[in-house]
Amino acid sequence: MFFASDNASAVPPQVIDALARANDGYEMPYGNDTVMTGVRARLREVFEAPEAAVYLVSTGTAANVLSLACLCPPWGAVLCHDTAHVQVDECNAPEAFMNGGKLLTVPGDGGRIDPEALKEALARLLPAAVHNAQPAALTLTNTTEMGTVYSPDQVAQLAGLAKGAGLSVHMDGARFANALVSSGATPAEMTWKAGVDVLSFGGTKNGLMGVEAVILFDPAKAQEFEFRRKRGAQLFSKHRYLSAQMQAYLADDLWLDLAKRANRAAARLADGIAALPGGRLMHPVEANMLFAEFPAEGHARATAAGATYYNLAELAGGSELGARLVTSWSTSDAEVDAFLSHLRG
Ligand SMILES: Cc1ncc(COP(=O)(O)O)c(C=O)c1O
Ligand SMILES: C[C@H](O)[C@H](N)C(=O)O
Repeated sequence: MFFASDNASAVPPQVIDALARANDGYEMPYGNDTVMTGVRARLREVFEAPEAAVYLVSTGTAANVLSLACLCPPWGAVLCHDTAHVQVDECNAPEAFMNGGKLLTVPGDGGRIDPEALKEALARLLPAAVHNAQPAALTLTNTTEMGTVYSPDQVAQLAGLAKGAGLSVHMDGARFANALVSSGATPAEMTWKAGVDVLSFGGTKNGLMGVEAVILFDPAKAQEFEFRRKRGAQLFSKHRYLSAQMQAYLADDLWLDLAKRANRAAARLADGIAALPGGRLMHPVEANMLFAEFPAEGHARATAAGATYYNLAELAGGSELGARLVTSWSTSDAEVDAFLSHLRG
């Protein structure tokens, strides 16, 4: 019963097998491997973006901070949600990689930026005098840190406001696959067709061993990204092992199947908690992450039985009755049902 994070899951066997197959002979280093050529072509096909620049890095934080550094100068500002990972969980790495660029938070329910709040923030910040931080980009997380999902229309509404004010748009897609299968949209509809300029395309939370892609739909910043990736110590010499994982991830839509499994497990868990006496879902469950409250006795029984998850009192100074529960591609029905049985007592 492991619900602390999808970061904790094992790697799907298809990916391990792909690594073993890639582990043969010689391949040019530093992203010049033949496998990467195929990965780039595949991601351009998946996103219907034949000109996009595509790069692999090893963490979601790296994907985010290198992307934001390309979009925001040292005198700039990036607008993000109050709970955004770049704001809360990256130890000021965004500001460091932007060489002084700052994050400005915008509120909204359920982890999603509220359009009216964004309008107010832009009206307050623009036009920026020479004395002010210069708003340069908006970053949206999809799936959000609260487990909700922006629809393409919601992305387009926020991106339209940002673009109208001259800002670029980044999407933290550490859990992009989960958002996509939840929405039923196409990858292009969820990104560049809705105004997203750069996507952190997650693989790690959805099963990979530490591989994320950065997709620059307008390749104008490609060379800058390459320099920033090298300076950020994210250009892998034995790059073929990142490429092989991403290639397997994209083959036969494995990435979508893994996300569907995680989301189905979360829905099962959510239905069970909602039916509990004293059970409450704190946000809509739209992907593979739940924030829920249930009676203290349930917490005690589940924890005693070995369940692993974040109590909100630990995570965000919230209620001890609260929990963050994250499912992954490997979460089984039996695991969910066992957890629910302990909550029921
Ligand atoms: C929404 C979101 N973005 C980015 C990250 C950063 O990923 P990493 O921990 O691989 O740096 C995480 C981590 O889980 C995340 O939840
Ligand atoms: C919170 C932690 O940083 C990680 N992003 C996770 O979602 O588990």
